[in-house]
Amino acid sequence: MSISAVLRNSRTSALCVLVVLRKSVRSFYTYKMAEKPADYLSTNGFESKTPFLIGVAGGTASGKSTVCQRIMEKLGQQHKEHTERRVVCISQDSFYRSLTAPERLRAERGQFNFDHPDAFDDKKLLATLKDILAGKKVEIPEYDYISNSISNRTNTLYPADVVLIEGILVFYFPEVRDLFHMKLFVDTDSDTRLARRVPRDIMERGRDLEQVLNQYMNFVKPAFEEFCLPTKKFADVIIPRGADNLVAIDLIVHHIWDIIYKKHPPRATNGATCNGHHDVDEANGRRLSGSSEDTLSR
Ligand SMILES: Nc1ncnc2c1ncn2[C@@H]1O[C@H](COP(=O)(O)OP(=O)(O)O)[C@@H](O)[C@H]1O
Ligand SMILES: O=c1ccn([C@@H]2O[C@H](COP(=O)(O)O)[C@@H](O)[C@H]2O)c(=O)[nH]1
Repeated sequence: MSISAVLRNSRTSALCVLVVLRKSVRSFYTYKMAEKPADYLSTNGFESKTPFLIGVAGGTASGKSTVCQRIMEKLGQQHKEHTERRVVCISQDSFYRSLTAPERLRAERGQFNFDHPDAFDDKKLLATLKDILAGKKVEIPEYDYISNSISNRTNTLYPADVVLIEGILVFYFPEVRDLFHMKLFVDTDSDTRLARRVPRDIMERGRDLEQVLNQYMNFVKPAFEEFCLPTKKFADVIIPRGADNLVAIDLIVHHIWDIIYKKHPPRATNGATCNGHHDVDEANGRRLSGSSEDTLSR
């Protein structure tokens, strides 16, 4: 049975995702950390100043951004000041490369392939992710889908415990892929994705129906099959139905929260027991208010 089929059953899925999560962290200990000197490691298996980097891939309009938003909401991060956030999210779209003049003309006519790996500046993406992993503050450009180019505006990404990066091809480039401590693939069927992409591109990205359908048939669909779908095999966790899959999202949230908890162990004062989770989990209430062992060993 495929992992997707298993995930459809919510009871089994709880166990299944937990097993995969545990395996993913275990393999992270073994493969990534084996190469590093012992004093580089913290007790929980990754260097304490290094953020836990999570890649979120999937086809266009599969719900990658929505899944990331749900994770941020459940961790109570959405309304925090940017400087205060422990979990942050960026998009691979911020790393589209600048187009040449002839390419710009083709893009205006809907004849440029934004779904091909060559459309991205993978070197810049790699360098930025390395800076993030080194605990540096970085500037992330905003992408403008109307002008098909990086805008002048940037958002400052402050060092955080967990960094999510979502995009159609985040698992495509091997050097980028190898940086992720955890890889999620949002698996939503293509009819649903097209049905979501059409209104989104018309309402938010300044397109008309004909442009959206032509681009989809000429570039988006073939490139998904050739470049994005084959990267599903690299995922540690596959999330069928995207943001509708509350069980998978909850399990991922628990895992992330566990990572934060281990990086910032609770400080018990006056002999009192402290579960240490309140500041991270304003939004998720009781479910995340137990200790990490309580939530993950169940
Ligand atoms: N589970 C869902 N149910 C209904 N609409 C959704 C769902 N997930 C995403 N959408 C909508 O579909 C569109 C694409 O979702 P988004 O998360 O931006 O996808 P992606 O980041 O993969 O391109 C958005 O308009 C979003 O609001
Ligand atoms: O100028 C552009 C840049 C990108 N696109 C399309 O965007 C999607 C990727 O974004 P998702 O949020 O994952 O859908 C990709 O399929 C490109 O076709 C664009 O149309 N124009």
